[in-house]
Amino acid sequence: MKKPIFIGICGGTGSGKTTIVNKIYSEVPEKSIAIMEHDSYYKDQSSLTYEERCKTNYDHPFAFDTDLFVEHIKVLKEGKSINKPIYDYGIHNRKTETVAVEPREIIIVEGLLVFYEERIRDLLDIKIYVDTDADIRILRRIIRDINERARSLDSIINQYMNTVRPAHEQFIEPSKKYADIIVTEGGNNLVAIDLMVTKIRSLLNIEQLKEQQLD
Ligand SMILES: Nc1ncnc2c1ncn2[C@@H]1O[C@H](COP(=O)(O)OP(=O)(O)O)[C@@H](O)[C@H]1O
Ligand SMILES: O=c1ccn([C@@H]2O[C@H](COP(=O)(O)O)[C@@H](O)[C@H]2O)c(=O)[nH]1
Repeated sequence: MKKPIFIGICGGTGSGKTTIVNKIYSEVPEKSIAIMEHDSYYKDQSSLTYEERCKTNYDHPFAFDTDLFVEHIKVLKEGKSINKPIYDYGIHNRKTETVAVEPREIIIVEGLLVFYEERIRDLLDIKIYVDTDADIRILRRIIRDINERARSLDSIINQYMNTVRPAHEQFIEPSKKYADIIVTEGGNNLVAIDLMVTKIRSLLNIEQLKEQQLD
């Protein structure tokens, strides 16, 4: 297999990154694509109590084990598998289990800080920033975090004002300048998703043609 093509998808919380990645994933052959979420690499916090873990700033670069994330991306680039951690937002901690990720022709690298972190950014071939207004993002986050991440409205508002919003302004928004493409609105931007899927399919065909020529 040729070296994979790495596509970075970055954007603020609630911008629609995960939704876009899921839609792309459902439109291309399963065996051609792997997903690497930076969120899966939040640091292991097993030494802290739940109350202590609630106080962590999850929007700061320090919260992530970026060394391991970069190491795993490089392993995939070399055509080998990795064991990706599984993160549980409900308990603010990694699970003990991991999930095997096989090397694929296309690897999507998704997260809040994947353009801010130079070490990650430098590994990306295509960089897409999902740009959604802050009012829309917080509304989406409220609904999602109450329904899917076991949060109360009070905790979402406190976290947003204390850490999420400042980190967005300090780290995420300025990293937009590194994007090759800016996609508005997130998961319902069907034109943008279609363009991304078309590009990925064309990259896959090109890779297959190259391999056939080598055979
Ligand atoms: N364009 C959209 N319109 C309405 N809701 C959306 C849209 N894109 C995403 N969502 C919803 O907003 C929430 C946050 O989206 P998600 O993809 O998890 O964002 P992110 O991964 O960037 O935090 C999810 O519940 C998702 O279903
Ligand atoms: O234990 C955790 C880990 C993360 N968060 C919050 O999640 C978002 C990142 O996820 P998105 O899907 O990009 O929204 C980040 O803003 C953290 O604040 C958390 O609350 N608890």
